[in-house]
Amino acid sequence: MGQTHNMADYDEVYRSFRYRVPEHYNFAGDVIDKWAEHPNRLAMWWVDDNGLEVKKTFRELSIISKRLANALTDQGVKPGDVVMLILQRNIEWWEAVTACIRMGAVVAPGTTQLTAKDLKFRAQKAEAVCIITNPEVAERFDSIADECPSVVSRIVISNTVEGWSFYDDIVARGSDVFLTAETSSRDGCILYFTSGTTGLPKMALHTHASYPIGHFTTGKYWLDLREDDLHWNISDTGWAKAAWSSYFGPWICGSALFIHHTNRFDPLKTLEFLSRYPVTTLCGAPTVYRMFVLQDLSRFTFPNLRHCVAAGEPLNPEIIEAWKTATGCTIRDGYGQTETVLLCGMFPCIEPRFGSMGKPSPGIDLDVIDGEGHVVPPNTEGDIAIRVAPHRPLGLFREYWKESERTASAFEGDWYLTGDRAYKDDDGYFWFVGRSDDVILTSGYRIGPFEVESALIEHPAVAESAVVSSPDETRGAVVKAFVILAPGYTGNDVLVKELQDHVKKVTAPYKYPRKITFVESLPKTISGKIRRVELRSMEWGKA
Ligand SMILES: Nc1ncnc2c1ncn2[C@@H]1O[C@H](COP(=O)(O)OP(=O)(O)OP(=O)(O)O)[C@@H](O)[C@H]1O
Repeated sequence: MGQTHNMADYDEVYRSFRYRVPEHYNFAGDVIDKWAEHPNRLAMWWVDDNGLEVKKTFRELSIISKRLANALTDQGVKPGDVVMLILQRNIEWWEAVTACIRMGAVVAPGTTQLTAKDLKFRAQKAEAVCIITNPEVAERFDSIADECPSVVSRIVISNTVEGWSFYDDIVARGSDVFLTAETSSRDGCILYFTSGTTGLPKMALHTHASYPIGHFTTGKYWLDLREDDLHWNISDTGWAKAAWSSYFGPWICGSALFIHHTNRFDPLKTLEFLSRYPVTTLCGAPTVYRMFVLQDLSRFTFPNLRHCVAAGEPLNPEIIEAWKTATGCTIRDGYGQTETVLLCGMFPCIEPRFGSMGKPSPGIDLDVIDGEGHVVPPNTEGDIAIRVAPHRPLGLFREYWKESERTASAFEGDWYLTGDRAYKDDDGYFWFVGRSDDVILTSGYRIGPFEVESALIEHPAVAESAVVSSPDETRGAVVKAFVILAPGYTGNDVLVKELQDHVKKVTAPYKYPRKITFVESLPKTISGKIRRVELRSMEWGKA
């Protein structure tokens, strides 16, 4: 109540917003070092499962990143070289990203869950020159190192490993005097592999401007951050969401990060930390909130929490409702891709509509179009696209690196195509329907899986579900739901019928799942997204 937001009037900001992009920009020099002018400004508050707590200021981060930039240079890393950064939420991750940016190397983060085969795929594809990782991944990497001759520098944190440089040693030896590279706003800065929800991961390359400046809107308007905030983003450092919400977004605004370093996500422990530490803003995947609301939330209070957001997957209205009842906070959805900054969001000043992704981000001309590139009328489903002519928006990636054909195929006429389907309502709110490939065609109808999944999860027996098409002799295809049951429920024919009736009641009856299978788990990407493609292939006998 009485909260003033960074964006007071959506229409006014959207209309007047313009980015100013300088010829040269370097986030380490232009942002981190500016905050570092204040000796005690907090950059991160880090805790681990063993009770260890570390607080780091921007000044400390600035100094260490200079030492590491010198050390990397000594190791033979040059501006433009790719540095694979495969860590958990270790403090070194933030230090290394800053060091790479400072020296003009291209940092390529990845999750520690990558297998030896994944590591080889990435090192080869990116022609990485250096890898910074932990001892477990170092061992995995050693098993394929011979096949990755481009990697000349190997650096390990936490413990020494034979044949690897030890991070602490090289940082201690590095000088803290380093001239920050004068990087062009068009140069490559950060390289992310996409989640691989639909196929093999793609390498999306961002410049020193597209993410580092483009995430201004993500941090200031959607995360609504200020200098006195303590922001917690519960996401693995290997995915673009970390750059959005654990690096550029918050640090543009001068907020401090809260970081919980842990081997596995435990909803109860996370809720306990959220209650114990003065976290003001929270960002998590919808899956995280889905797990939260299955806990007994009445056990906790969150005295400092003022703003919650989710992104990465569709956010079911049911979850927003349950979280709001428990905490008073409305989860504000945000939509975007590895390839982009926030494209649209339920910005805090907008009246929320549960189940909608909100309105386009300032600086992004986002719309819903038909197959010919024409904007479709409100309440008509189409492709979500970004207008790129006459102006290409800043927050869009430069390219799929080394894949010019693939890059070209993402653009059509004046548009960049996201590959997602949605409709806009009469007031310009976007409503997600599904990924283009996930939309189900049955008896002449088009059905988005998200709406059916959201209807299912409103039933108390359903913890999570995934909806895909399944072959049917008469109809060609029908809707099929894979359902994980909430504790205490047993799957049987009676429940199947009950769930079908429930969906018929809460959504248009033709959308109800004619087939339902109860499962213990759903196939997911390592980042936790449901891989409907796998279920669909299984159904259609292509697995
Ligand atoms: N708020 C949201 N609501 C619905 N879907 C979302 C939302 N945010 C992101 N998404 C989905 O996630 C996609 C972006 O995810 P990401 O860039 O991690 O790669 P991916 O598409 O999952 O993987 P790949 O491109 O490798 O198949 C979007 O295109 C959209 O389908």
